[in-house]
Amino acid sequence: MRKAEYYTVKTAVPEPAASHYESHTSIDITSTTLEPEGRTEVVVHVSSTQKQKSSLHAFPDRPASFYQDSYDAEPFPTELQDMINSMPAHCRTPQVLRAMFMAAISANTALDEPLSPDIKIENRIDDTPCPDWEFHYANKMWYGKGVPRSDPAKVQGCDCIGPCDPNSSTCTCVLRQNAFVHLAPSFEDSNGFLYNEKGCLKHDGFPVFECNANCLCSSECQNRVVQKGRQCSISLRKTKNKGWGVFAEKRILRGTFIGIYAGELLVQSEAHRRGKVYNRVGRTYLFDIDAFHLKALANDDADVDQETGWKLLYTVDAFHVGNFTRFLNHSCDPNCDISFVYINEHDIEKPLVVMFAARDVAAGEELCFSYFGRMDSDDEGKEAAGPGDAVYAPCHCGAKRCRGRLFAS
Ligand SMILES: C[S@@+](CC[C@H](N)C(=O)[O-])C[C@H]1O[C@@H](n2cnc3c(N)ncnc32)[C@H](O)[C@@H]1O
Repeated sequence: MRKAEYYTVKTAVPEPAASHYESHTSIDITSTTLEPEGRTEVVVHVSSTQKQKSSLHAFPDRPASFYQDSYDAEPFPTELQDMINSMPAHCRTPQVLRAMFMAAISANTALDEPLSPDIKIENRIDDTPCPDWEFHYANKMWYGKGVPRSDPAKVQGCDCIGPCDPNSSTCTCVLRQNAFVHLAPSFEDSNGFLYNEKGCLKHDGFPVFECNANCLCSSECQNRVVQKGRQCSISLRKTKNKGWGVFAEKRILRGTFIGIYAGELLVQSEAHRRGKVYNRVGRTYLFDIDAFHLKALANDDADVDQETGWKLLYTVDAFHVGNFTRFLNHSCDPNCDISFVYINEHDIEKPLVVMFAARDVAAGEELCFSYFGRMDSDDEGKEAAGPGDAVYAPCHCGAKRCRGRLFAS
C-alpha cells in the first residue's frame, strides 16, 4: 500500500526587534510513523533566534528594519544546508523540501522585513522541488576581505521633526538628493525626494539617498522605502529554459521597490577570480557597482582606467549568499531596473544595488532586468557589450527584439 506523507511546517517569526539584532535559523524535524495506517507524519519546525550584535554599527535606538546591516562574509551560516543534506531520505520529499525553503526565507528575513508577503515556490515544469540549497538566504550585504565597513558616525542625518518635507530648503537629505540629481547627464527638473507619496521611484537612473538611522525624522517619512522591506507579492517559479525565475503574484506599479540585490561585496581581484570559475559553469550572480554618478565623481587618479577615467572598485556576488533577486533572469525588454541606493552608508563607492519595477507589471508576468545595463531606444538592434572576457549564452527571454544572447559572466 502506498504510504501517504503528511508534513507541517511551523515558522516561528520573531517580533520586530527594538534594538540591533542578528538572526540565526534553526530547524527541528520530527518524523513519526502512525500505526495502524502506516502513515508518516513529518513536522518541520523552522525558527529564527535573535542575538544582539556588537556595538560596531550602533545607531540610536531604532527598529531593526531601519538598519542596513552588513556582515563579514566568511564564514557563512551553513547550518541549514548541512541539516538538509543530513536529513533522512523519507523526510526529503519534494513537499517538505519546498515548504522548508519557503519557511527558511521567512525566518531569515523576519527581522528586516516582518510585513513582507511570503514568497511562494512553484514548479510546473519538472519535479525539482525548489532551487538548490547552495546559498544562504539573506537581504543583507556581506563584506568580503578588503572591503571597508561603513562608519555610522559618518552617515549624515537630517534633523526634521515628523516626516521630512520634500520641498524643504533646509533638510540635509533633500539637499544631498538634489545635488546628485543635478549631477546626472540626463538631468530632469526634479527636486525633492525621488520617491512619490506612494513610495514609488519617480525617475530611474539617479542615485537615491534615503533618510537613515541618524535622521531625526519619523518612520512615516516619504524618503524611507527600501529600508522598510518588500511590499510586493512575488513567487519563485521554474521556467522552461532559464532555470528558476521571479514572477509577480499581483500587479506591481511602476517604480515599486522589488528587492535589494543582496550578496557578498567583493574587491576586484576576488570578483575576477570568481568570474573565471562562473564562466566555466556558465552561470553567474556577479553584479558590478559601476554607477554613472561614481564615474562623474571620479578623481584624476593615475590608477583609473585610461578610457573611462574611472576605476571599478566593488562587485556584488549573490552566489553563496543572497535573496530572491539572484533568480531574476535577463530580458532584452526588461520590466525591472537597477538604482543605486544609500541608507546607512557614508562611502559613496558602496551603494546598495536595488531593483525597482521599470513599468507597470501584470500579475503572472516574470520580473526581469537587462544584464547589459540600461539600453536607450537608440541602442535597439545594437550588439550589447559585455566585459572583455565575457562568455556568451543563447538568450531565451522571448522579447520581440531579443538580441539573441546574454553574457554568462
Ligand atoms: C543570476 S542567474 C538567474 C537565475 C537562474 N535562472 C537560476 O535558476 O539560478 C543567471 C543565469 O540564469 C540563466 N539566464 C538568465 N536569463 C536568461 C535568458 N534570458 N536566457 C537564458 N538563460 C538565462 C543563465 O544561466 C544565467 O547565467
